[in-house]
Amino acid sequence: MSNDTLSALARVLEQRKQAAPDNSYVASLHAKGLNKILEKVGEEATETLLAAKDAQRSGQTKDLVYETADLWFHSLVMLSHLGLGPDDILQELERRFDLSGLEEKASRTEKK
Ligand SMILES: N=c1c2ncn([C@@H]3O[C@H](COP(=O)(O)OP(=O)(O)OP(=O)(O)O)[C@@H](O)[C@H]3O)c2ncn1[C@@H]1O[C@H](COP(=O)(O)O)[C@@H](O)[C@H]1O
Repeated sequence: MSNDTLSALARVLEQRKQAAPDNSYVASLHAKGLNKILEKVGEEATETLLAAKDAQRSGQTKDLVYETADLWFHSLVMLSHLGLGPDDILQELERRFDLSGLEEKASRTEKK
């Protein structure tokens, strides 16, 4: 999933906050509230780790990809419910990546 796909999905998720719960799965989650969304995140996390163990046993990764997509999706709904989006998480990952990049550079310079 590229950053573009994440951004496009996040825009749809924002629109669904105003949609009728009968016509939209995401709107129905918002209407049920944070506890229901967290229940789904927990369910999908469990299904993802079971799929990871199965993938290790069988070498088949299709179910793991499917369950991880469900987990990412429900995590995005949780973030959206709380006024956050994928950019907030990507920024944090980029900050860590920049920090580790700088540390790597510093240790390479020290060795010279
Ligand atoms: N990416 C997804 C997506 N991934 C998973 N799901 C739904 O997440 C649910 C997965 O949970 P389960 O397998 O536990 O299914 P369930 O038994 O129906 O769920 P519960 O009754 O327990 O809540 C299913 O209903 C899937 O359809 C998704 N529903 C929507 N999207 C995206 O969100 C957008 C908005 O969706 P709507 O709000 O439905 O228009 C869509 O255009 C899609 O791009």
